[in-house]
Formats: sequence, structure tokens, C-alpha cells
Amino acid sequence: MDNENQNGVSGSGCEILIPFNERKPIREIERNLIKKYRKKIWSKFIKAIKDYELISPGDKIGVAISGGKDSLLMAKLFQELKRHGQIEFELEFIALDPGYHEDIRKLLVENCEYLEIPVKIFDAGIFQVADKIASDYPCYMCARMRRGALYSRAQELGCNKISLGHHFNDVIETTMLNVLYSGNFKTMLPKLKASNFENMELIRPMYYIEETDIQKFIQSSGIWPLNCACMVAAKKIGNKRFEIKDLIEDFKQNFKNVDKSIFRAAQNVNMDGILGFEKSGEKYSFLDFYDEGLEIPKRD
Ligand SMILES: Nc1ncnc2c1ncn2[C@@H]1O[C@H](COP(=O)(O)OP(=O)(O)OP(=O)(O)O)[C@@H](O)[C@H]1O
Repeated sequence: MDNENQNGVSGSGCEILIPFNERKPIREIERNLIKKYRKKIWSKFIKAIKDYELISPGDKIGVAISGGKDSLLMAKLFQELKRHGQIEFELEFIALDPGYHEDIRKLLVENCEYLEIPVKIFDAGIFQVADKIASDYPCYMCARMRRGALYSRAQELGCNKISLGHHFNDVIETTMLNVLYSGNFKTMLPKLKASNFENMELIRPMYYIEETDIQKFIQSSGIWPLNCACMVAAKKIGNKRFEIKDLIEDFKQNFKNVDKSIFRAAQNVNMDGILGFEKSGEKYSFLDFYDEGLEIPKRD
């Protein structure tokens, strides 16, 4: 077990994002975000917020920070929006320490300090528990526990929303994972209401932003983000998400804009061309609607 960490849970980490250059001054990083990366990052962030009505005046948003490239960028985007935008809202930056190696935690703290992200770090021994109770497939358990812990912390801090750093590629990979492995059509939504926490919503404002642009931004800023700091799952199970990522890359060689098509498929489900669907836990067949029977409400 050459990858054991102090806590005795394994993991070898994943690919490392190496900066292109020295760390740029913070003011330059912030300027680049709304100038150089306006089209690829900033405008897409704003568009998702508008299209999906992710922020309302008076919101207090808990920005979930793992210390990885996506959530560090998300934190900076929110700060810029607060600075330049017209909507009044408040921010809290929340990181859970699931049991990171001390060097990893140091990197998280250091990056947040440099980027002027006033993060609050909470200890939550998630890695140990996930490894113990779900050692074969710890990711699912870990994500569920993390979500619950995040909601509670956010609620304690008076937040009504929690924002996650999922991006365009996470969305299409989820869609493909469901089609290819679960035999259902279900994507990752840009917002949803928390089922066990009253008045709490989850939002994903990086919904339209492509991962390659996030990588470029982070690398050209000279930041070393946490690269998959998980000590439980990394390389332990064949990570299906990585396989799907590769598969979509392969598709792209032969099908133009295949990634955009996968994304759009979830916006254009044709209810007259499907065999069945599930709504609020109930299953329906097209036969239920074939003669007259159940009606899908018509839009005015
Ligand atoms: N330990 C954590 N503390 C707080 N938020 C977290 C933590 N881990 C994950 N998140 C939130 O959940 C999102 C998705 O988590 P996931 O593990 O899939 O990360 P990711 O896709 O590698 O993103 P990132 O680059 O931000 O780590 C993150 O972007 C972040 O907003």
C-alpha cells in the first residue's frame, strides 16, 4: 500500500494541473477574469445565473470551496459579481476538511489567502467514514455526506443557497454516465431544492463553463490547485467518470460539437418520442397517455 496516508486510507491522486508561469498578482488575476476570459468564463457565468434565475436579491450564498480549480474560480467569479453586479447578495465561503493530508490543507489555506477568499474551514471526518462504511464505492457515500455537511454548515451561517463548482463537462458526463451505465436519461440540474433542509437551494452557476477554459485560467494565473485530494477513492475503483471523459473526447474527433449536442439533448427531450418517464418518484409509460388518460398540463 504505497499510497497510504496518515489515516490509513488509500489513494494516489489524479492528474496534476501544472501552472504555465509564476503566480500572477491577484489584481491581474481578477482583471483577466472579466477581460481576457470574458467570453469563455465571465459571460457564461452571468448567462447561467440569468437563464436559470440562480440569484435573487437578499440571497446569502454559501460558496462551497474544495480548493480545486473549479471552486477557486467560482469564488473569484462571485466576488467579481458582487463588486460589479447589480444584485444585492451576501457570500460565505465554506470548505469542509474531510480528512485532508496536512500538506493539502495547507495548500488550500495558502491559495485562499493569496486569492483573497475569506474561507471558513470546518472539520468533517468524511474520508474515514466513507472508507469504512462503503469501501468499494466510497464516492457516492462521500458525496452524500459532504452534501449534508455542507447544507448544515451553510444553514448555521444563515445561507439560503449553496453553490457548487460543477461545470459544463460535469453536466454532459453525468448525462452520458446515466445513459450508458444506468439506462436512464437524467442530467445534472443548474439548481434544485434541498430535500432535507428547509429553505435551502443548491445552485451551479458554472453550468455553461467548459473545463478546458477553467484549466487555462488557473494555469495561466500560476495557481497550484488541489488536484483531486481524495484519499479514499482515487484509483481504487475504475473511475467511470474518467472513462466517460475519454469517451466524449474520442467522440469529438468524429462528431462536430458532440459535447454541445449531449448538453442540448437535455433541453429538448421530446415527450412524444419516449417510452416512459419518471416524475416525482412515479413511473409513467407512454401508454398512459396513448388514448386519452393522463394529461401533461398544457402551457398557456
Ligand atoms: N471538501 C469540500 N468542501 C466544500 N465544498 C466541496 C468540497 N468538495 C467538493 N465541494 C464542492 O462540490 C463541487 C464538486 O465537487 P467535486 O469533488 O466533484 O469537485 P471537482 O469537480 O473536482 O471541483 P473542484 O475543482 O472545485 O474540486 C466542488 O466544485 C465544490 O463546490
